Amino acid sequence: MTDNFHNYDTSTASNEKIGVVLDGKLIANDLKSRIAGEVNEMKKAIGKTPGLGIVLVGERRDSHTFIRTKVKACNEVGIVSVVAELPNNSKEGDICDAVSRFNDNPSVHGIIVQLPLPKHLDEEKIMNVVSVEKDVDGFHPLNMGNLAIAGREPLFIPCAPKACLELLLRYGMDLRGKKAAVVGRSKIVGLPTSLLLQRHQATVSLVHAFTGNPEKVTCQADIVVSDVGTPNTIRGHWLKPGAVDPKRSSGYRLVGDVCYDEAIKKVAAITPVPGGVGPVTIAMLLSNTLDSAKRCYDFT
Ligand SMILES: Nc1nc(=O)c2c([nH]1)NC[C@@H]1CN(c3ccc(C(=O)N[C@@H](CCC(=O)O)C(=O)O)cc3)C=[N+]21
Repeated sequence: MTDNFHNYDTSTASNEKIGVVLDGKLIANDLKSRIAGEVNEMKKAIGKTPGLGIVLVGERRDSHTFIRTKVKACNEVGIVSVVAELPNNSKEGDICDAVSRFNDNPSVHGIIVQLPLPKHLDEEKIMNVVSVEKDVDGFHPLNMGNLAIAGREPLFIPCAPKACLELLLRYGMDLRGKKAAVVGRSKIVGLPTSLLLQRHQATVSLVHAFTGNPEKVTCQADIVVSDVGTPNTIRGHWLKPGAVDPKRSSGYRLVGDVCYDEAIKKVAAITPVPGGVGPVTIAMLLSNTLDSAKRCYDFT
């Protein structure tokens, strides 16, 4: 594989360097047109349409916005989406019942439970109810466990980590032996990203709230993935000159974790917020849903 970053010239004065901006929007559009084509072929060949079931609990504005974006993306590629909306004060049993109905519904091939859930609910218990075969978020402990273990294949890999990997690979990054620092260990991004990168032969450090001097780890890394959720945490001096930084948004604000203005002068490549990892993450959800439907009907 070619490595576009090899041409990066570290001899120039650091404040004159401008990194490549990894265009997530472009890659997402490319993925979506491929998915739309495959969805169409499936319809023509076997008369089946991939379906996504979404469980949305409560009134959080950000969750409602994300779900609207996901539903819209489904429509764009011809995937059917069904949203089960439950009130904030729902009992654990109510959520589990909604998930079970999707489990039992043969026209639903993928299920996501939008996170975070209201505090009184046990997230892990609910994740456990999602059928492993329909777990397009990849958060089920079996899928997560298989991601961690070499030689095992998870049925689904979480969407944001897949998006980070896709961005790195599309831009010609060879991960073998590269040093990667993942900042944050959430179930949605940090933890599975660290697992996925080590599967691709990177040397991974997982930095978190109890890590002393995290910048000492990140400034040695060739790749930094940030999942901290606090804007501008990753400052310029946290980064090694010429590193790649597929950072992701804070999730709830449209501001990157990485201090963009400082970082772009230093890194070989960076993802913007918005328009970086976010749109590719959504495309990966569609891709996982299509894969699930293909597996369900043994359609290749
Ligand atoms: N079960 C579950 N699965 C998730 O995948 C999940 C979740 N819960 N809870 C919340 C986080 C957050 N997340 C994002 C996905 C896309 C963008 C995204 O596309 N952002 C756009 C901007 C969006 C806008 O303009 O509103 C961008 O970065 O360009 C952001 C955030 C998925 N999450």
